[in-house]
Amino acid sequence: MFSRPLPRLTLRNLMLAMAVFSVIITLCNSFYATYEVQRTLLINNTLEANRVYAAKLAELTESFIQSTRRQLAYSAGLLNNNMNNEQMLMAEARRLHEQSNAFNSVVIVNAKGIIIAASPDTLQVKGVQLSSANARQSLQAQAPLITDPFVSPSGNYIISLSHPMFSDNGDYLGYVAGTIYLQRSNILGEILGKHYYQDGSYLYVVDKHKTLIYHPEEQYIGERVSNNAAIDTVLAGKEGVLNVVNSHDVDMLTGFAPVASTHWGIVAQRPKEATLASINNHLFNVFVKSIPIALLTLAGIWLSAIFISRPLWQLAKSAEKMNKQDVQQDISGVRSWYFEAAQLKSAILRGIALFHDHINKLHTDSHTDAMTGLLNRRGMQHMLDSYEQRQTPFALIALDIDHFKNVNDTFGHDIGDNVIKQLALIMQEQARRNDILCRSGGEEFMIFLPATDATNALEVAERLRRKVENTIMDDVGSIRISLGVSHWPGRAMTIRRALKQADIALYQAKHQGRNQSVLN
Ligand SMILES: Nc1nc2c(ncn2[C@@H]2O[C@H](COP(=O)(O)OP(=O)(O)OP(=O)(O)O)[C@@H](O)[C@H]2O)c(=O)[nH]1
Repeated sequence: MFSRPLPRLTLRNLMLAMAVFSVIITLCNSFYATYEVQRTLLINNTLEANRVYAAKLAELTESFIQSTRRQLAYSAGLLNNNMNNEQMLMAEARRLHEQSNAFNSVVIVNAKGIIIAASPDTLQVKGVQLSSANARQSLQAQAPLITDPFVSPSGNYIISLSHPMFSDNGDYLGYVAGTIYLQRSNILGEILGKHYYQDGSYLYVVDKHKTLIYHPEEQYIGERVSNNAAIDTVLAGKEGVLNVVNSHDVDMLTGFAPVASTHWGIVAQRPKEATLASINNHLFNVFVKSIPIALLTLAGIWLSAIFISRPLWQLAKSAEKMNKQDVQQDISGVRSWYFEAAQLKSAILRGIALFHDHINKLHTDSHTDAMTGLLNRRGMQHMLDSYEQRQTPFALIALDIDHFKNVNDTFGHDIGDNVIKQLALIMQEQARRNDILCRSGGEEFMIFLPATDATNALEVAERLRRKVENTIMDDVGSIRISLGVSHWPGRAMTIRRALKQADIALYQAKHQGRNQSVLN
C-alpha cells in the first residue's frame, strides 16, 4: 500500500497558518467580549427600566389612593349627620361610584355591619349584614382602611377602601367604602395593565401579605407568593432590581417599588431569555459585517506571507542546485529586502564562492604538474579533448632533455629536478599567450601551438632549442634538448596520430645526433 507523502511545510504556509489562527482567535475573542459586554449592558438596562417603571407606577398608585381617600373622607363628612336620610345615602353612594371610575362599587355600612346603601343598584346588597371576619375589617378598624382581599356578599373577590363615620359626639356610625373587584376590570388594571407584552414581560402587585392583588393573568389573583426575593425586598419598603426565577422556573429580570401608604409592592419583570434574544441577532449582524474586513485581512496576510517568505523561498530553491554553474547568478538576483534574508543571501554567496574556489583549486591541482607548474598528462588530455571538440588546429612540439641520465648520475637527482624546473621556466618565457605547455613525462615536455602551421612550429622549436643551449643553468652549466614537430589539421587526422608523429620526429632528432628539431 502506498501512502501519500505529507505536503512539505514551508515558511509561507507556516506564516499563513499562524496568521489565520490569530485572526480566528482574535475574532472569536472580540465576538465573545462583544457578547459579554452587550449582555451585561442589556441585563442592567432592562433591570433599571423595570425598576423605573415599577417606581413610576407605584407613584401613580399612591396618588390614586390619596385621591380616593380624600373622596371617601369627603363623603363620610357629608353623611355623618344624615345616616337616616336614605335618599341622601343612596345619592352619595351613586355619586361616589359614578363620578370617576375609581371604584367598581360603593357601599355605606352602618355601625352594626348592615349595608344601608350601595351603588350600582344591580348589586342588591342593601340590608345585607356583613358577617365574615374579612368583610368586617373596616368595622373593626373604625379608621381609614384599605382591606385585605376578601369575598364580598355579592360574591366578588375585592379589596375595599373605607373611611369611618362618627357622630358629632364621637360615636362610631359605620363607614363609607369604595371597592375594587380584583378579578374584574378595575382601576388597578387601568393604571397598571398596559404593561404586558408578547415577549413575556408583565407587571403584578402584591399586598402586604404577599397576596397577588393584580396580575395580568386573572387566575393568579388571590394567590400567595412565597420564596420570591423581589417580593420580600419590596414589602420591606425597598425599591430595587433582582434576577428572580418565577413560579414557572423562568429567569426574570425584575424591577420593583413599594406603594408606601398601602404597603403593596409593584413588580415589573421581563424574561431574561427574551431580553437576550436580540443579542443573537445583533451578534449575527456583527459577524456578517465583519466578514469583508476579515477576508481583506486574510488576503493581506496571504500576500504579506508570500512577500516576506519569497526571498527565503528563492534562496532555499537555489540552494538545492548549489553545484550548478548559474546558481550564483540566480542567488544574486534574489531581492533580499530584509536583514535576515540579506544576511543569508550573502552567506550563501560567500559559501558558493568558497565552494567554487575549492573545486577550481582541486581541478587545477589535478591538472597541474607540481614541480614545474605546467599541465600534467591529465591536464594535457583535458586540453586536447577541448581542442578536438572545437576542432581547433594546432602544431605540437615534443621535446626531451639530451642525456639527462648523465645529469642525474653526475649531479644527483635533486639537481636534476632543478634542471627540469629551469627548463620549464625557459619554456614559459619563450611561449606565447595561447601556447599550452605540458610536462608529459620525467624529462619530456609537449608544447601545443594553436593556429600555428608546421613551419612556424619548427621555427619556434629551433628558437627554444637555441635558447636552452645558450642558457647556463645552475650547477650543471648548459644542457641541450631534442625536439620533434608535427601538426594536427583538424578532422582529417586523429590527435593521437599527430602525437605519434611528434614522437617519431623526436625519435629522429635523437637518432640524428640530438640537439636538433625535426618536423614530421
Ligand atoms: N632528476 C630527475 N630525473 C628524472 C626525472 N624523471 C626521469 N628522470 C631521469 O631521466 C633519465 C632519462 O634517461 P633516458 O630515458 O635514458 O634518456 P637520456 O639519458 O635523457 O638520454 P636520451 O634521452 O637518449 O638523450 C633517467 O635517468 C630518469 O631517472 C625527474 O623527475 N627528476
